[in-house]
Amino acid sequence: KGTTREQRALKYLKEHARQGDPDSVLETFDEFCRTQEWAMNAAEEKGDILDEIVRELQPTTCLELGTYCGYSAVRIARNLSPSARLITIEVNPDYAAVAREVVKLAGLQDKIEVINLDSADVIRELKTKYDVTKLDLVFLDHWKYLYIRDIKLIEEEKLLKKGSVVFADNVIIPGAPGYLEYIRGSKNYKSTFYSVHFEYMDDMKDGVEKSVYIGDE
Ligand SMILES: Nc1ncnc2c1ncn2CCCCCNC(=O)c1cc(-c2ccc(F)cc2)cc(O)c1O
Ligand SMILES: [Mg+2]
Repeated sequence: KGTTREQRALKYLKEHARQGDPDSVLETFDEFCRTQEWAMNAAEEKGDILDEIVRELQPTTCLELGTYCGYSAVRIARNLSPSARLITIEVNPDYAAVAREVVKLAGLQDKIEVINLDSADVIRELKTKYDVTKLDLVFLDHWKYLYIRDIKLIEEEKLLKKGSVVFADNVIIPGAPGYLEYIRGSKNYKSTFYSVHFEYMDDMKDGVEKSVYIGDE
């Protein structure tokens, strides 16, 4: 019975990272991806931009779509203020299970809630079931063809306010053409494209898109 890549990554983190130290968990995960096995973490240049956004915005309520192993959830939460929190949604039960362990290893279980459901089902219940009024930061990193469905749902639910930031990974590889066309064509957002290296690959380029909501509340 073989293990999955995600289980091997978790094992490596448990053996090499310092319990309760988010920075150590991220550094160790990066080391694993550079030396053992590649994994689809929003790391390196992508992570640096994410850090910058969180430090500048100081968001209170964050939503991440596509947790995977929890790398970006830890990256976001380590820079959050004491009362701030991150809700991260992962439809894949195996990924969600690993992510919960990674979040615990980082000591961030009080700031991060990992939900193992489909993003659309959770977005519709954020106000009623998850006690959310507005989202200050949204990070899109799940299936690329779903970015446009979910940003439209988030707008429909009136979850954004002036200044809310929507940050999207992989707009070049694998690509999210429909999303880019939508968000760049919308008068409710001011978007900026950043050309970055693909995670852990020095000879591949990807792109991330930062969009600030300027529309009506
Ligand atoms: N409706 C929902 N709600 C929540 N989670 C949900 C969902 N629906 C699905 N998921 C679960 C996420 C599935 C993974 C999404 N990420 C990706 O697919 C992804 C892939 C690459 C990649 C690129 C080139 C390659 F050659 C190989 C891999 C890089 C990345 O940075 C990525 O983020
Ligand atoms: Mg990604």
